[in-house]
Amino acid sequence: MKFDLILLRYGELALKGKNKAAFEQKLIQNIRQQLIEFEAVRITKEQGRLFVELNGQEMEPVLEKLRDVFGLVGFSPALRVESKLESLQQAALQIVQHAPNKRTFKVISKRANKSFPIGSQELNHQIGGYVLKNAQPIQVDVHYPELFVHVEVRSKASYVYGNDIVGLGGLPVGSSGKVLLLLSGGIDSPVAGFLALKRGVELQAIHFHSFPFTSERAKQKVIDLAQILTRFGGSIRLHIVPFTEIQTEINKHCYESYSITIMRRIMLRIAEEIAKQNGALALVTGESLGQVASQTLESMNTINAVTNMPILRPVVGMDKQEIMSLAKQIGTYETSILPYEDCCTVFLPKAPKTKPDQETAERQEARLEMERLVREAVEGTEVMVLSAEQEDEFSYFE
Ligand SMILES: Nc1ncnc2c1ncn2[C@@H]1O[C@H](COP(=O)(O)OP(=O)(O)OP(=O)(O)O)[C@@H](O)[C@H]1O
Repeated sequence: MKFDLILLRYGELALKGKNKAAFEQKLIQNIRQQLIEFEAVRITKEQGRLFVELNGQEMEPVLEKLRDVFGLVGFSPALRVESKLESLQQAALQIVQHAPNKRTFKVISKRANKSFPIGSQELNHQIGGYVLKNAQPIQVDVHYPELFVHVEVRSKASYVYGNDIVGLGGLPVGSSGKVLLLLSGGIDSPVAGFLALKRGVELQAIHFHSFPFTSERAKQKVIDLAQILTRFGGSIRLHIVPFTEIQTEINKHCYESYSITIMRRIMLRIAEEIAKQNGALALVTGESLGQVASQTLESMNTINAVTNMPILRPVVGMDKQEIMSLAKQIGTYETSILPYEDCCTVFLPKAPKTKPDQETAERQEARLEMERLVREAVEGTEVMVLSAEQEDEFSYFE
């Protein structure tokens, strides 16, 4: 059996008016982008329903791509048939035969076209009866069926489909504005980026790199992580900030116990500047509460004090196990655990202050040429644009 189309389902319930139109438009645009390699495939809209028309294209690779689209709650391979009882019966039988491991089923008919002569209850019986007679041993279970056979009778044509494949949910990327993700080479920040994308933001990323204290491989690891995230986000601008001088200066002039606090404060100043230059309205980090010294509430207060920009921390409510398991699902884990050091680990103080206060941080920072250091780091930032359909060698520097 060859399916004709894939019926798409999105969380339209919470959306109204103008929002709904913009949401749909963005979703269609993102799906088109995701399916760009399949030349025959078309996306169509009919009576408020979105479909992927396969036009002869093999379905499995298309389904694989749809699994990575935010905004899709679910999708179902479907058959489009004439609105005639025999055609509906045959299509339902095909759906059942295509799901060989299912032991029970239930037909759910909907009659959007009220001029169709058979009511939905009667249609359920007639189609269910036909399937029972013609399919391999399978039974009806109206309460907990393993397979739902949906039949939608519409005026132009009817649609018959089985169980939903669960999608990523969330909002279409690009429907909620732009943010800048502070991307380290660790496990948490790529997951934070994924969760930010889930809320519909367009993602840019920034990484602080301290060559030669941190290696080129550490930088490549971050590029690879950003590249993995493009699977869900289309294209990602990655800003790589030269951070060596700043770290050296902090080491030379500031209390060792405050070095992480001050380093983070400077990262935020630079990130805010780059965010503003790029039209991003919030920063995103992989911070969570209480994991490490820099993530106590006191520490967050002292670090945050340098910016008014909202900082989103999508993994704050998750514990490490949950973050790791999501990292595995989205494919960043294996890259994150590669052993190349991050600038934070290289300069890790023996006893970082767990409750740093703002006054001390400011006094320490007064020993640095803050304005120059920030300006030069911003000016020296390297930008890469990574996109989903390109492999690494095609990404380019600006
Ligand atoms: N070199 C860096 N470049 C960009 N952002 C960074 C860098 N180092 C840390 N960050 C940001 O600061 C956050 C907290 O870093 P930290 O090392 O304390 O925590 P973490 O829980 O180990 O996070 P991760 O696993 O993402 O590294 C990171 O999640 C990331 O958002």
